[in-house]
Amino acid sequence: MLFLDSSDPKEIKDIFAWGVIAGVTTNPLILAREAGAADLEERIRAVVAASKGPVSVELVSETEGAMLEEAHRYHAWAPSRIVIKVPFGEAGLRVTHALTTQGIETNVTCTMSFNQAYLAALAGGTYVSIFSGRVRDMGYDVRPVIAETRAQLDREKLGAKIIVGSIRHILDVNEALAHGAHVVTVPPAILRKMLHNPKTDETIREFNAAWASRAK
Ligand SMILES: O=C[C@H](O)COP(=O)(O)O
Repeated sequence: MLFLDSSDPKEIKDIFAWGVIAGVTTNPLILAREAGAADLEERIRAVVAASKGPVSVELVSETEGAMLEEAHRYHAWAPSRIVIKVPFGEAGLRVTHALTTQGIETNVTCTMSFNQAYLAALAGGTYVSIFSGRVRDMGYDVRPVIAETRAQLDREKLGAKIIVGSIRHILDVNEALAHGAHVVTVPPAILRKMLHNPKTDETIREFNAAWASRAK
């Protein structure tokens, strides 16, 4: 399954019309780049209106109380759609556990290892985000991280779904899915690259040219 890693309502609306995307993920870096000084609530409401399915909005507070207050504020903007993206850590696990008990969906984010992803799933995370590109930036292979996490979720029948993010190349998508990701969240530019294959373009041109020049 694919989500779109974007906070650009126009891009989101355009790509959702392809019928291939099941949700949206944002993070503070994406929002700072794409929305800048725009009002966060207005922007997230526009993202919700432009899409279908879960929309992840990430917490920027760093203490448990402030994180919970921030989470409730975001959740109220669209209770049936907004998933609270919780940065991994001790406070993050407490917040995830508390929100889960309150029936609020979470996406525990910034996990780079099996151990972290497993703890996030045990805490009750609805989703656990593993960062493909950033794990590779450290010189590690992300494929066993995804595969071992998926195997453990299945063995213990934990409800968490793995989202693989930090996608930098088309091949990251193939590998994440092949190693057990439930969802890959793809930036619009990479998704557009997935459309193209020169042999496809050549074949369509050949077919259309044959049809146009057929004997009449
Ligand atoms: O929030 C999740 C993003 O997919 C992270 O992507 P990035 O490593 O390219 O910033």
